[in-house]
Amino acid sequence: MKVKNPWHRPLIIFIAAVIGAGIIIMVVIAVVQNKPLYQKYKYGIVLDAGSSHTSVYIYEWPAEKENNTGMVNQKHACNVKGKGISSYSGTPQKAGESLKECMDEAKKTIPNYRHHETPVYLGATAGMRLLEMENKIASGEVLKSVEKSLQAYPFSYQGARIISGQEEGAFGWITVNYLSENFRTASGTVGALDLGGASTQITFVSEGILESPENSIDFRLYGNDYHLYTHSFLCYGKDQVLKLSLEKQIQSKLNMTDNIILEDPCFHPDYNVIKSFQSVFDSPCVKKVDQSQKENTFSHKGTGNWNKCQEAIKKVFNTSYCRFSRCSFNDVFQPPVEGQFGLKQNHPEVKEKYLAEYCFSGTYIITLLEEGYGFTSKDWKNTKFIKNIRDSEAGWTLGYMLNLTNMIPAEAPDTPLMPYGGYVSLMLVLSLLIFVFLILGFIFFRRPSCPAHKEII
Ligand SMILES: Nc1ccn([C@@H]2O[C@H](COP(=O)(O)OP(=O)(O)OP(=O)(O)O)[C@@H](O)[C@H]2O)c(=O)n1
Ligand SMILES: [Ca+2]
Repeated sequence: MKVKNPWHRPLIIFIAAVIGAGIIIMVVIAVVQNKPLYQKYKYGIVLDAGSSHTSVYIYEWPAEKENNTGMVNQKHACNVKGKGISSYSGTPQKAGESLKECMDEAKKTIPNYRHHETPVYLGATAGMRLLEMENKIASGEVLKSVEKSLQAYPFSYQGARIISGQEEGAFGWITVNYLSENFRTASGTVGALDLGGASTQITFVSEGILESPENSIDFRLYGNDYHLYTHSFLCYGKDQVLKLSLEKQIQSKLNMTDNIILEDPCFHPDYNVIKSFQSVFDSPCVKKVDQSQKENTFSHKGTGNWNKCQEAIKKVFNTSYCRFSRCSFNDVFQPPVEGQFGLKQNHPEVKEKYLAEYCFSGTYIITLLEEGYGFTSKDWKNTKFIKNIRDSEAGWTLGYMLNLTNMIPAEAPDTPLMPYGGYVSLMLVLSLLIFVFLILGFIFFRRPSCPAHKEII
């Protein structure tokens, strides 16, 4: 006779109910956990007041992940119309006014409720360094003017200052390596090269002994120590080197009585422009010309000859003297270049002025790398010309902000074994399994003897 086990039905229903409830709970948790969250962002603004122009960068990062590497992105960039702020030395109030359009754009781009907590920094580079050398009062006036303009906005103003060449190099290096997420991985770092209008920077990790303390900078980032070599060559940006090179050519022709005609191999053969002496001699980078010559002009004619152009450009690097065991040029210590490099380069829409100077720029870049910094054909393979990394510009501004907001901790934060969602799901599955096994065990060991058995006894 077949006897039904009274335990079976309700128990099976109970176990099925528990498993069913478990599955439902898991699905609900998974859905809630993975629902797209309304991400809250924080913002920061950095103005790069370069020698040739000013750019306003807006950065954003998830509010709750401030100290995670690679979290800050460039949200928006605005190029200020006109020249760099140092060009307003004669009319300083215009320096502040020039920022208005881009700062109004920043106000629109950043949500209102974040305005008051959004820091704004302005860092001025080589153009202002040169103006400060030439006329400290004028550079002070220009800085006051941009300060006044920035303070009129609802953001949290954090200062406008001239940053040092060492800072410019180091923060450029931090930007490139932060965006490439090199600080937390074992992949190593890349060196950073930046060619501006008035200065150029080279920065890389060096294993060797750095013979000049002013070129050495140490960082501890995410638990790793970095020993950097950095140098910024004031006057070796593209615009100033062009002045240097023209000055050298003009000086050799100054004793001529006729109009000076400069035949320049670095410009294309159709190029023929009358230029003022003032446009060349208006900079502390070039030797002063006699006051009586200031009003003079010269014809700048292109002849387009790469070899001759390189010969002329080589003359701006002084390699005849070195106090150290080795130098790049102009008596500046530099260890041999090491590792991979990223060179920040502009390549947006081309203005006519830029186009005319491209032969010169291209030849200068190659000559600077090979003759100046000592790159060889082997190093070329390891050099990339970059403008953006993951939609963020590879300049010094991001590194500057990360440093001032303490967003790169010295020590790597301890990370949990697995993400929170994974941990909760795993615990749930394991709890369910234990529960089911407990029930099964209970059934197995506490099973009452079956009634059919009793009858036989
Ligand atoms: N499309 C472009 C944009 C810029 N330039 C030139 O490239 C040089 C460097 O520009 P940039 O990096 O913007 O220089 P700044 O930041 O203004 O100068 P610095 O960093 O020295 O202060 C300048 O001579 C500029 O005239 C160019 O040839 N083509
Ligand atoms: Ca620059």
